[in-house]
Amino acid sequence: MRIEDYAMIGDMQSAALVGRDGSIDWLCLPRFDSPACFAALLGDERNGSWWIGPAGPDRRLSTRRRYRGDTLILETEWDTEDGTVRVTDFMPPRQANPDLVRIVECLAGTVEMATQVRIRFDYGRIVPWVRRTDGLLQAIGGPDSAWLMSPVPLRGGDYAHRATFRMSAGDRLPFVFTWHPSHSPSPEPIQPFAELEETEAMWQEWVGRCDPHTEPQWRDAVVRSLITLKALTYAPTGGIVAAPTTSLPEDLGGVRNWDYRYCWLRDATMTLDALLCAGYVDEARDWREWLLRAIAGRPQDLQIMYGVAGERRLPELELPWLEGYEESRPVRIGNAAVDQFQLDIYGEVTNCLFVSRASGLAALSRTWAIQRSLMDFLESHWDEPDEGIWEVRGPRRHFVHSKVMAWVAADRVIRQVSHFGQSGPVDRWRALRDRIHAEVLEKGYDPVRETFTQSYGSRELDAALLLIPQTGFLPPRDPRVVGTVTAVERELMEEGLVMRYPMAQDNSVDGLSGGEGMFLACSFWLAEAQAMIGRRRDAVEMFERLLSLRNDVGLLAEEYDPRYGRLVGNFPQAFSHVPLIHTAHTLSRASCMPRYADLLDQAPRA
Ligand SMILES: OC[C@H]1O[C@H](O[C@H]2O[C@H](CO)[C@@H](O)[C@H](O)[C@H]2O)[C@H](O)[C@@H](O)[C@@H]1O
Repeated sequence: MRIEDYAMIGDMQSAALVGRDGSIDWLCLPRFDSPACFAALLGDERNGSWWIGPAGPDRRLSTRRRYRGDTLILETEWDTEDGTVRVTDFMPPRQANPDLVRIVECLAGTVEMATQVRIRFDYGRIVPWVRRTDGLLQAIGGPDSAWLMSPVPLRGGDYAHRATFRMSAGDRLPFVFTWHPSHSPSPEPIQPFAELEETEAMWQEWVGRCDPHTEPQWRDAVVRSLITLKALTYAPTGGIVAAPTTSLPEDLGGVRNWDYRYCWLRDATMTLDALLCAGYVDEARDWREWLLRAIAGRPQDLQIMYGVAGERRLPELELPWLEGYEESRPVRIGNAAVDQFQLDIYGEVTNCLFVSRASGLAALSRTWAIQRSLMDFLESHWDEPDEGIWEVRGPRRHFVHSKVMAWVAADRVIRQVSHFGQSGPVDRWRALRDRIHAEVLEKGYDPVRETFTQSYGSRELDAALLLIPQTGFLPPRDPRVVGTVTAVERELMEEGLVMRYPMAQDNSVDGLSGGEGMFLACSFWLAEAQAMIGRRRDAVEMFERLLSLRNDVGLLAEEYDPRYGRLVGNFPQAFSHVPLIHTAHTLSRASCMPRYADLLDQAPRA
């Protein structure tokens, strides 16, 4: 199944991927980063999956699916020669245990339906002990237990459980899958139909609070992206994961397979910025609390990513029993980038805290204390090479984007002083800000080619440079910004999309073998930069092209590979949906100024 053939359902603690064929091929419980109990996505059905659909594939005529209105409730419908059926999939907001509900409904005619379930704990490795009683399947394996309440009798055989059942128009049958720790008492049964109503009401209420600030033709794309970002937040802590999957390949059949079920400071701050644009301040408050807990301690111990509850150790391991999505090996869990030095996060965190404050979030003395200690650290480390926004696994470099973001860190704490009356060594910070600015212009800009470069002294370009006009480092229409946009268009575009950086033959920059698709955020950044430099028509064209790459339910993966015409990389990916929201927002404003320019003007003064 192609990546775009999946849709996501979730309960803001974990998420499942449901295939267009009615098969749930990915589900980690109880958290986003827990071992999967359905892992067919990265292997085959023997690694765990749960399928429901019309029996007899030869009798199926067509399939369609959609989210029910502005919710995360998925409806898949099949027309068959005998009638029409619908499966409604959702995960109710978490109560005592995680539940996944599938309601099968016959809309017309009489249809023979079938289901097959294989529960495999520990990422598809453990075949559990299974007990069957009336209407109930109980699976146990190590720490995990799962219950499947089935309205039809399931038969066991060949390490799977199956049923076929006939439904007539008007029939509705609910299946409920519930996970719980194997040592704890049996879960209380839930009321699936009541849960459906409550889940729908919850999403409608959440979306009802949003102000998408966008032109009507982009409203649905923006709202779907906002729902997707909300689904990637881990409700108990306020942490935000980059994606609910691991190891969906950036290069089909290749080695660029990473685990994204963690909270990157970069991805999360960008996500919050997008949520704040739509008026969601509560999420920013929760994330700020998460941040304060996660990074508590010495500034030199700051990490670029954490677990959803702020865990620090995320060791990268390979799972050799999984053959990988379309044989893209290795399948990895954990992420070795956790130990990298990435300078840009200092700018992203201080910017996010500034924007949150400017959006009405109350001041907290602890937040300011943390920013001051981050600045103390930055003052003596900003001039060191780092791994940069792309988390390269090659040698550290003086990445220009990283230095610009160090400038952002200094700029935003200075603004916290001037706008909100915070106190700090502002003269020292001003001197630092000026020094970084001068150094970037001297060492990171190529006056002959009229472009900023990937790193000091390099001839390469980097799509992250397209973020410069959003930061305020230079005005959007400065010739050096305009020249960079033109150079990126000239050197980093292929098939109408932007690549992150050129793939060197020797992989000297990222240190990895193989190529990759087009990292979608980069093309959104180009559209936004084009808008800001006054090329609205080009920006709209690029934006519309990107919207056309979403799958049928409005979701984007990390990348798109024009060689195959397919989405690639982890899915759905916050880093792609965030700039979709930002670009729609920028294009919908009368004047395409950087977001922060508006915010600064509107910010309440101390
Ligand atoms: O390119 C190698 C790196 O790829 C991953 O990083 C990418 O995803 C992150 C999460 O969305 C994002 O913050 C980063 O900018 C991207 O480059 C992977 O997580 C890294 O381990 C890997 O080194």
